[in-house]
Amino acid sequence: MLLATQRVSAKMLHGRRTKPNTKITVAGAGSVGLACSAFLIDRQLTNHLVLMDRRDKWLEASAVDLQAATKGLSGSLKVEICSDGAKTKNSKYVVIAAGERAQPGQSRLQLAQATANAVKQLLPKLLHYNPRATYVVASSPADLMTWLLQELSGLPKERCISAGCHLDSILFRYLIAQRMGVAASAVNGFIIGEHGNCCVPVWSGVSVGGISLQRLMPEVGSEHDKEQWQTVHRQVQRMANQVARDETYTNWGIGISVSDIIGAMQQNLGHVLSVGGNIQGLMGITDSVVLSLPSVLGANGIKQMIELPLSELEMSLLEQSAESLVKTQQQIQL
Ligand SMILES: NC(=O)c1ccc[n+]([C@@H]2O[C@H](COP(=O)([O-])OP(=O)(O)OC[C@H]3O[C@@H](n4cnc5c(N)ncnc54)[C@H](O)[C@@H]3O)[C@@H](O)[C@H]2O)c1
Repeated sequence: MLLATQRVSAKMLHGRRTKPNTKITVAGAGSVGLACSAFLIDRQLTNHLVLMDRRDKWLEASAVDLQAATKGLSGSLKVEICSDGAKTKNSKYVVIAAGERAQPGQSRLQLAQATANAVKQLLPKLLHYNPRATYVVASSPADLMTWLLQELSGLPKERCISAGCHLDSILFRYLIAQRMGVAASAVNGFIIGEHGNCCVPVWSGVSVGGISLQRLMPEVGSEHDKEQWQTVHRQVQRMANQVARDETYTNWGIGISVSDIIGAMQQNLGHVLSVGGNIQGLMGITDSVVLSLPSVLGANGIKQMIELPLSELEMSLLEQSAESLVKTQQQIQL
């Protein structure tokens, strides 16, 4: 009897009934790659994790550390490492987290080019061993890197996913909830567009406890808004920009975000998250560009990106998001 109770408790603790038989590769085992790995393991989303990086000694130590940290979890976990991609073969999901940290005085474009070079080096090996995987990109700028992945690989767009604005949307809902004095779960709403400066808060779609915020406060988020709700948007932008600041880094938020996305795909229940996919042909955008929209996630990636009925201002901000990304795409050397 006691044993049965213990088993139930263990299942409840980890929020799952069965252990997935899912091989996941994390390419780029720096602070972001390891944070993603830690959450994937802790949430029991994988039983076979492969870390891929160019730093051999670092990889070995990280794998030993992760394996040791999981000894208390039920079930078995296999952690492997490689630099040539061979051990990644037939992964269900591949997380791309390789990149360069911002150097003092480096422009956003220079940083984007440095990350693009890292992604370009990794891709042939990853694609050779994982042509059927679904790729989730964390490397910054994630939307641009996802576009690059799709351009260079020819993979179907539904299997090239940017971590995009999921984390921004979580923070958006949390900040609104704080101001309203309710739980974050009572708030529905999304940040869309580019993860970064050009992210777009969809005030017209925010609801709290089922009531449209704009119905309660018609000027919410606009420049005439006396309550200054735009500060919520600025706080979300500031968080996204932490990544690019000299000599600092963030990793836990993106780690949670990537594991949410993979967890949603694995559950295959139709979860809707604001992730980035190629939105050419949607929302009146004609360019090939990766931006976030609320998206229905299935086991193999994005099943549908939801076209939102935006206000005029929100639509023009989304167009600015697309223009800014297309401009950077044209400057990146493929
Ligand atoms: N999307 C987000 O919200 C978000 C948040 C934080 C960081 N990031 C981005 O994630 C990326 C990683 O950041 P980090 O803090 O983990 O950096 P880091 O320097 O700690 O780790 C980067 C890792 O990538 C590896 N790498 C680089 N080029 C490689 C190559 N060609 N082949 C194999 N491995 C290679 C490095 O060896 C290193 O281990 C950066 O682009 C960063 O800007 C994104």
